[in-house]
Amino acid sequence: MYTKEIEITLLQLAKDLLRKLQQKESIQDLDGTLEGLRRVIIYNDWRYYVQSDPVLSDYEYDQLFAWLKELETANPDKISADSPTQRVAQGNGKNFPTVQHLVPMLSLENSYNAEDLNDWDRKNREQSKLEEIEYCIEPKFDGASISLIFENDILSRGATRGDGVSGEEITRNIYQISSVPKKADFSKYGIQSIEIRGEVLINKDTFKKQNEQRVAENLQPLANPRNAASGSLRMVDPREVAKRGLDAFLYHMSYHVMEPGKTEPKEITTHSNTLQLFADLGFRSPAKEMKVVKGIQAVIDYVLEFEKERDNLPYEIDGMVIKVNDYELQDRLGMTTHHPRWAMAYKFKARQATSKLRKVEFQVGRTGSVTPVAKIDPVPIGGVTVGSISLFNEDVVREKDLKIGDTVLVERAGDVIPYIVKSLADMRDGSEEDIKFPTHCPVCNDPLFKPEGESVWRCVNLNCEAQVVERMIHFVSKDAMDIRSLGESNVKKFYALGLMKDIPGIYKIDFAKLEQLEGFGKKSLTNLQSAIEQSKTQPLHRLIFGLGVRYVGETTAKTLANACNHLLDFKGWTEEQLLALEDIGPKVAGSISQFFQLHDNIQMLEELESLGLNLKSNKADHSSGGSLNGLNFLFTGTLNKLKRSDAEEMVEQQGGKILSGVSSKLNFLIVGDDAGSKLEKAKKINTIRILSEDEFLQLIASQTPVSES
Ligand SMILES: NC(=O)c1ccc[n+]([C@@H]2O[C@H](COP(=O)([O-])OP(=O)(O)OC[C@H]3O[C@@H](n4cnc5c(N)ncnc54)[C@H](O)[C@@H]3O)[C@@H](O)[C@H]2O)c1
Ligand SMILES: [Zn+2]
Repeated sequence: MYTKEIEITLLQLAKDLLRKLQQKESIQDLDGTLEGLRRVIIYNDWRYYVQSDPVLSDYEYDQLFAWLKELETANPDKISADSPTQRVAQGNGKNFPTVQHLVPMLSLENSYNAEDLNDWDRKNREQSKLEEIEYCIEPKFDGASISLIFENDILSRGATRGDGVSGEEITRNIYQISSVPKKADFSKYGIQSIEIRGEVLINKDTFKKQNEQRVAENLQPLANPRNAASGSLRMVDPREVAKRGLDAFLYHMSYHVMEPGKTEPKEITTHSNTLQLFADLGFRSPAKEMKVVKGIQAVIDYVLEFEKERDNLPYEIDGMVIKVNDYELQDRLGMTTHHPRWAMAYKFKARQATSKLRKVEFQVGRTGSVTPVAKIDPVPIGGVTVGSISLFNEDVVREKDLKIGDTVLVERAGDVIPYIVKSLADMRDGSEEDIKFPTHCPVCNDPLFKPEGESVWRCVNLNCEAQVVERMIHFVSKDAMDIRSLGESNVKKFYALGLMKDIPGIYKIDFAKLEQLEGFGKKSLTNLQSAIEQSKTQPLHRLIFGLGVRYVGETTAKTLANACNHLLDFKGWTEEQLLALEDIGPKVAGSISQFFQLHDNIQMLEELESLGLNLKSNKADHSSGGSLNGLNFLFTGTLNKLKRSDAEEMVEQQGGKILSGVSSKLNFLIVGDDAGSKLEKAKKINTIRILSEDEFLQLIASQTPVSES
């Protein structure tokens, strides 16, 4: 579609336009500017919607789009029908057949503050001649939109938004989303066929896990769950799609046909009723999150209140959508070719900022990887101050063309670690300097190596102080052995003083010597001692994770802990045996097998055991009684007594597994308050046992073996 040369020209053009906008340059050539803006926006739409790999930040894109709109409003005679302001962006790729939407799938108009919302409400009231309007407010899910057609209760077609008029037919990929029912009882309401719309997304924790894996390999993480979701949805191989853990919220009915002789039920007279209907039929819809209010002030209050909850939600949202609740009124208000007039997006504050790159430091990690870390002038983004940002590896620095002294665009989306989107090269004044990569380890001065095909430089000296210290810090960290009183600074301090020289050293600290140190009271020493003592009984998977074997994250650590009776069993395992375990590929298997072949590592493990640490699998501990081995669990709704993560850990400690959705593989569904579609779905599968929180606690407490019922 675009050649490399054209792409480069268009990027250059985008940057020129942004510079002109920033410097408020007066426009010499209006036609040229309009034409440039349109070409740039159309190109970036393609990068964003078709490639799922934007090159501009949303913030920059939005600035260009707003500029085009402003120029067109001032010069209405210059509006062309193919302008991006007049239609939905082209979003069809080549991998799927194109299908027509029954009703156009539009974009939304954006608002950013109370004033915008008041304006919109005023227009609505003027047009409808009503004094007060009923609105339904719901989250604006940050994913990729889909359209689903159900005929005679059966999901017959799934499609992407595409260019709004036609989209890509991705039915087989939709089948991979476990929260989308393939059959739903619309006929119970007299509905023969229906088109419904929603958003496919990736939950934050799934996204985080996928990114952790990337970071563990020193790859730059994916920018946000949205790009991940839209990319995953449009993969050619449905089996790959199934692995991405996609989820979907359905939030709109666009079209329906009643069965002959049937009249419309009240469920489809207002938007909020429809959302409830979706939930009742087993879809995930924002029925719980939505709020129906009268008048715009209540809308403003709710969006501001909801924004505070943004980070507590399991999925990403980038704002709220406000819809006129009554369908008849929606019809009267109508739509433009770009968006419906009866809906409005309220966008939350951008989580981006610009800052200056002051210097780059090189940190040596526990596996010897040398990571460049950017030090920027601290800026507040989304409630935290960001001053230090990992640049992952040399390739990232090269690709982003970073220089010391550059102005950089920084993003921090939700829980995602902050990252540098790009340098604003146009703002250079010639004083910027290249970033120089060290040839020797900044800590032990050994020469650095970079294996063929990798982008990470490494110090391969196993006794490199930086690595030894980082391994200990990782070992005591929260998700590993969780020795809280022995944080990063104490590890560094004790190591420097020669009180602790390696991981077994943690369990051999001479407390008499510690007592003579300044700054350690009796109480804090007792606490430290008992925290160290307690860590000895941590479950095996935490110890395995704590060892910091390359590529072994928390999930793999659990797999390994469940696969052995004793950690040293792995001494005798071949790579083939490891490969047979779930989710362990050749790279991971190679790394594990290498770890257990090193004499020093075996000696360390033996020493840890003799110091009293638990190297036995909890699976083995529970083999007689109370074991949940082979049983699958899922939690839904809000638990009152337990934190969800603690409850899940209780299951896993007894050998049970947590599934991500309801299927016939599920044995127990534990139901908290406000349980939704999962419960409905589980009720239809009679092999699933449904338990309350109390019943679950009894099950965990009971010592008798549980069998599959
Ligand atoms: N960085 C780039 O190069 C680039 C390029 C193109 C677009 N963008 C970004 O995308 C935005 C425009 O994208 P868009 O046209 O998809 O609009 P949008 O994302 O601003 O809003 C419209 C979309 O919101 C979604 N949505 C989520 N929850 C919804 C709900 N409850 N009800 C109704 N709709 C809901 C729907 O998918 C709908 O299509 C721009 O503002 C920009 O930030 C960025
Ligand atoms: Zn070193």
